[in-house]
Amino acid sequence: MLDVTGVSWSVAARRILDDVTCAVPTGSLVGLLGPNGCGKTTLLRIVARLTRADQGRVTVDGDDLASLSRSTLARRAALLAQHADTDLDLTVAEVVLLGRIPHRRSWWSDTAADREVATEALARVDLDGYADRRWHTLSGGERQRAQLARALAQRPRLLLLDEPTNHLDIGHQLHLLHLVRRAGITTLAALHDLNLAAMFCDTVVVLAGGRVVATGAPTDVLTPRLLSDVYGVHADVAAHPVTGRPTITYHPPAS
Ligand SMILES: Nc1ncnc2c1ncn2[C@@H]1O[C@H](COP(=O)(O)OP(=O)(O)OP(=O)(O)O)[C@@H](O)[C@H]1O
Repeated sequence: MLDVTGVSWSVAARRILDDVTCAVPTGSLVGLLGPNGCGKTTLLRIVARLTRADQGRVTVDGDDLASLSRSTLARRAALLAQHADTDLDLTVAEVVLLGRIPHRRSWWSDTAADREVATEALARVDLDGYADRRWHTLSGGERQRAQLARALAQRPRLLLLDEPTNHLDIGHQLHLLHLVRRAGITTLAALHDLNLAAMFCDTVVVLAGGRVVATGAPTDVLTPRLLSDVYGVHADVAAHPVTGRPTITYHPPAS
C-alpha cells in the first residue's frame, strides 16, 4: 500500500504540489491524471525519493519513505521515468539487468538467476530475442518496453510509471497496461490517455494546478463536467458495451 499524505513542494517561489493526499491499495493500479504541468512527474519523483517534499509524508507498506535506506527503497520501488534512456553502449540484456542491482551482493556479477529474471521480463514485454541487441538500435517503443522489463526485473512491490505508453502503438499500449494490471504490483501510473486510464485503472487521481481535484473509480470521476473543468475539452462519456467502463469521445474545439 502506498500512502501519500499532505505532500507539498515548491520551486522558485511557485507551489507545484499543494497538500496532495492519495493512496494506492496493495496490488491495485491507480492512474495519476491531469493536464500538462499539473505535477504528476513531480509527485512520482517524490514517491521515488528523487525529489524531497517540503511537507507531508509518504509511506510504503506502512514504512515512512524517508526512513528507508537507499538500497531498501531500490528493492521495493521501481520507477519507469518519462524519458528513461541511456547513452551508454549497452545491450538490451545489460539494461534490463540494471534492475537486478538492488538485489545483488556484489555490484559487478550478475548470477544465472538474475539472467533468468531478465529473460523472463523481456518475454513479458514481447521482446524475446532482443537480449543481445545494442540499445541505440532499438526503436522508441522497443526502448520503452525494455525499460519496463528493467523495472519488472527489479521485482518491486511498488511500480511508478510516468507515461508508460509513450511511443507505443495501440497494440502495445493495451498489452503493456494489461500486463501491468495482471502483474498485481501496487502501481501508480501517470497517464495522458483517459480512455486507457478508464479501461485499466482501479482508481484515478486527478491533479490540476498541483492539487487533487478528484479521486475515485473511473466511472465516477471521468465525467463530461470534469473533462471540461480540468482539461477544457468537451466530450461525451458512455459506458463501454462489454466492460461497462467509461469511453470518452471528444468534440473538436469550437473554431
Ligand atoms: N526543478 C524545477 N524547476 C522549475 N520548475 C519545475 C521543476 N520541476 C518541475 N517544475 C514545474 O512544475 C510543474 C509540474 O511539472 P511536472 O513535470 O510534475 O508536470 P506533469 O504533470 O508531469 O506534466 P506533463 O504532463 O507535461 O509531463 C511544471 O510547470 C514544471 O515546469
